Amino acid sequence: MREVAELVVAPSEAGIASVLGPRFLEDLSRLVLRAPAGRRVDVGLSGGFVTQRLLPGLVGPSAVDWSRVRVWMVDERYVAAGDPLRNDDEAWTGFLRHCPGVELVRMPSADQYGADGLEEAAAAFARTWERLMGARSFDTALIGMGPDGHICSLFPHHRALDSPGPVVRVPDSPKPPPQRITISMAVMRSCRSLWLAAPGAAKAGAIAAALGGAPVEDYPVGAVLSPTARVYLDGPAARLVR
Ligand SMILES: O=C(O)[C@H](O)[C@@H](O)[C@H](O)[C@H](O)COP(=O)(O)O
Repeated sequence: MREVAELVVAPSEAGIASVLGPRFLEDLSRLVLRAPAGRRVDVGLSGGFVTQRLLPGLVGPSAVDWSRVRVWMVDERYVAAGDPLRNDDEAWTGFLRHCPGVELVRMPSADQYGADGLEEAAAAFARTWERLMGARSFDTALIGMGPDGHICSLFPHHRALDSPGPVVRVPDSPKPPPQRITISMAVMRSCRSLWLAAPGAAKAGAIAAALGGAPVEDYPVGAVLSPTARVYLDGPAARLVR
């Protein structure tokens, strides 16, 4: 078994959002209060359920001083800026634009480096990461998980899983679109705290296997299931967890 800080089974997908959402914001406001003066708190966000259905429900007043928060996407689809497939636009439009003073660090886009420019784009983003983060990881991350157990764009049995650097290019993602840039597992393993939201029956097998200790190569999410992780499932997703 992998030990996590918290395993919550909400009655429904909406229940995950309404329980996890306020707890995440409360924790974030505490992190901001404790952060050294002059430093923003670094938050990693994924696409999918988190940006599409969880964050939009949190729009409104909160205790978080967003002017002291810097947000990164943990992975990005390598398409043009403004393409409806971009994770960053979804996060911005659905939530972040309502957070006064927040900073969003966007990953490069295909209109900047060209459709064949993924390698160069990832290298440029690695320099941005080096400048702003150095050897640090996220203070906190709020991410989803795919039905195959992938997190970020770190897919089962993909060579990107073992990348030692903080930023990895993925030219052949099994989930479309194929070209992506992702934060590495090395960084995700060292997040100071991590919130995982995984609703739906399609995720039951992967989360049960990963919690049960299955190899990270088979279910990448297992790499972040540690005592710093909080896991939120709904009934269908939790049905195989023992
Ligand atoms: O760019 C992406 O495709 C997403 O960032 C991806 O990594 C997502 O977070 C997971 O696939 C979970 O997605 P769901 O929460 O929608 O299942």
